[in-house]
Amino acid sequence: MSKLSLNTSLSRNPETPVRPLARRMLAWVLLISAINAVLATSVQLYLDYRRDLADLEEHLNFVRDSHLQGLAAAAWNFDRPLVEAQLKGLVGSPWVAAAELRYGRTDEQRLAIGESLDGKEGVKAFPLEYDLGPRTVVVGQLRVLPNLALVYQRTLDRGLIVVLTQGVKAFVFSIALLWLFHWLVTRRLTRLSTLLSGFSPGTAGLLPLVTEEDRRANDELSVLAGTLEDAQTRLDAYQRQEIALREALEDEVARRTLHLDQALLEQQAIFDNSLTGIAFIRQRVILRCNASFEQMFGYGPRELTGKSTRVIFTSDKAFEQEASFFMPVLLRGGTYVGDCELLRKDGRTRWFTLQFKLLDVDDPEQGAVLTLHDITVRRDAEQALERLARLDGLTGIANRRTLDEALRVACRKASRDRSPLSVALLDVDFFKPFNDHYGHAAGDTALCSVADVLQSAMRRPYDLAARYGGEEFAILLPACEDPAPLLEQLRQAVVALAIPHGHSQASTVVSVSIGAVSVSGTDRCEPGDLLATADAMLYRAKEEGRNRVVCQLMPAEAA
Ligand SMILES: Nc1nc2c(ncn2[C@@H]2O[C@H](COP(=O)(O)OP(=O)(O)OP(=O)(O)O)[C@@H](O)[C@H]2O)c(=O)[nH]1
Repeated sequence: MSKLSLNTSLSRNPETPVRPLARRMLAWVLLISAINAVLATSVQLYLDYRRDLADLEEHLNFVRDSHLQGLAAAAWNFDRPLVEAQLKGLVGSPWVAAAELRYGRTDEQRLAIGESLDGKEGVKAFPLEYDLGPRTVVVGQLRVLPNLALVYQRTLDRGLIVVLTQGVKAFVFSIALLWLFHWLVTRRLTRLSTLLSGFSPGTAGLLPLVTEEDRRANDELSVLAGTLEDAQTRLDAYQRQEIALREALEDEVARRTLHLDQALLEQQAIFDNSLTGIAFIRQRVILRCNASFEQMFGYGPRELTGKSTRVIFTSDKAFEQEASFFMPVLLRGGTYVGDCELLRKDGRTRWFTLQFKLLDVDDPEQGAVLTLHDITVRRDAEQALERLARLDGLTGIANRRTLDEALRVACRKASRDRSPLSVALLDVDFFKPFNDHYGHAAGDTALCSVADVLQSAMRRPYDLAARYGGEEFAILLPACEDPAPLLEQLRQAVVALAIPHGHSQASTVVSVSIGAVSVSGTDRCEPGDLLATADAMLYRAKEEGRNRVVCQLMPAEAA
């Protein structure tokens, strides 16, 4: 029974390590914090830088306002120490990197404090004007190099401080956020995931996915846990239902399989032990047959398997003829039943009733089942009975019933064709005295001998010698216009038997009297008329002394 598993391995590759949500969140928080810090710091530093520049400008203005008068006076008076003292005072300010006083046009006419100003950028120049009252005299020029390095250093220091503080702040904030995220989200998600990984619907109990904390929090994760718990309940119920159904189905399949196995066993037993020969045929080839089938034809086990059905037919013609009989019946969906003479392995033939039926009439390629019953014994018995019914029990030649049938047929043919037909009646002369004197058994023997003579004289297929009754015989000779010669031969043949008859007035041996009639060219040939006429001729033969033949050629109208 398969279990439905919620293991995450079903939905992802277990080889792939889990990327913690918190780490990704930390990366994003750090990125956003960094961008924020860079933007805020840049703005702040830029503002501070501008403010420092403004302070520098303001200080330089202050220098101009506060020192220019004193310097101009010191320069007018050529008070070098005072000028130097004042320039040193200027350079002592952190905002001024260097200062020089030019009092002439040449480079030598200057007094510099600090580094040289030549070629420097940002040098501020102030004219030194000395007020003489009525006029103002320019006594030189004050040149001041602002301390921009200080501005840059202060900006850099501030930047470093801001970066450090922002970084620490972002780090602490991220850690706190991470912990919070873990506590509020990741921890609960992990718990849900761990619980669900052990969920096995339909077999184990339901897992408590909603905790007391979820109920208190009542947040989205609580809703998720509740939803999962509902899904778990439905899935579990569905799985239990499916398991029950599957178990019922398996029971049913097992039960039916058992029945099927039993039925197959029974069918196999029937197949193996049936006295009926059974074979499965496809494309005229024996696919499988039972032992009876093989034995019926004298083959060993499985010797017929794979062979053409032709082997059990006496000839190609018989094979094709039988097929032409049963194929139309089979293709109509019917069962062909017929008697057929089939060939054994040893060359002898036997008679069978065969039944043939397609397994699936809509798909003849599936083949057919052939069942055979050996009817040879029954058929022989029937033929023996038939023979007995048609033959005389004592003499073995045709009996009166056979004679009557043959005479009817012969009369119909003679009437239809206007062909000749002769009928003769024979009577053993003085047979009562023979019986009385020699005994009934000797009489029987004599009758058999006479019958043999008559039978052996019948040469053509439709000639018939029959016992008419008692010691009387009849002979039917179709297509014979004048039977007299043959009948005379018969009479002589009986005499030639030389059966002693001491109480006959006709001869010293057993003899016969024969009356015959012959018709030709008539369309009204009646058995009764012929027999009556033959009997009349027989009577005449007796009247005339017996042991003779009296024959009448009967005109058509008289018959
Ligand atoms: N042994 C024997 N005798 C038979 C059989 N059927 C009839 N008979 C006898 O044949 C005799 C016929 O006698 P009848 O009818 O008087 O004729 P018949 O003695 O031959 O005299 P005719 O015919 O006038 O020459 C009877 O005695 C019958 O018993 C038979 O199957 N076996």
